[in-house]
Amino acid sequence: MSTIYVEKLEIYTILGIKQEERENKQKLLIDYWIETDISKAMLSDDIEDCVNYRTINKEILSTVANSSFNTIERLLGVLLDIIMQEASIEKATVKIAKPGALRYAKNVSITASRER
Ligand SMILES: Nc1nc2c(c(=O)[nH]1)N=C([C@H](O)[C@H](O)COP(=O)(O)OP(=O)(O)OP(=O)(O)O)CN2
Repeated sequence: MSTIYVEKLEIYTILGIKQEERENKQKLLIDYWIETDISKAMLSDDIEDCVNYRTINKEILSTVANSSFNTIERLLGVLLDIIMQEASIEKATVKIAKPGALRYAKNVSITASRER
């Protein structure tokens, strides 16, 4: 098994329970890890044999940008659903960070995984 890692995807959206967070978009930093068997792609050099991270990334970008959930947990569930739609993915992990959302903290994040 190999890992595709997309690091610190920066997206502005509505996410949170506070009045201010319902009214103003805030920056999220999203990391995700995709575990998949790349042995065929390592021989074929054919994108059709790969998990195309470009396709998944575009769906994540548009879903997050157009969402307005209350909790990080709900958004994690939606993003794991998107990634696990691809049958060749064995496991996915997503981390969502809200820098500056928690008073006196530099960052707050939650990480969740789903396995087939
Ligand atoms: N498990 C979760 N807990 C909280 C979430 C969440 O998504 N999952 N979200 C929030 C708020 O939306 C926000 O991120 C933090 O708000 P708050 O706790 O009010 O943070 P402050 O530091 O600004 O608190 P003050 O009391 O206003 O100082 C909360 N929890």
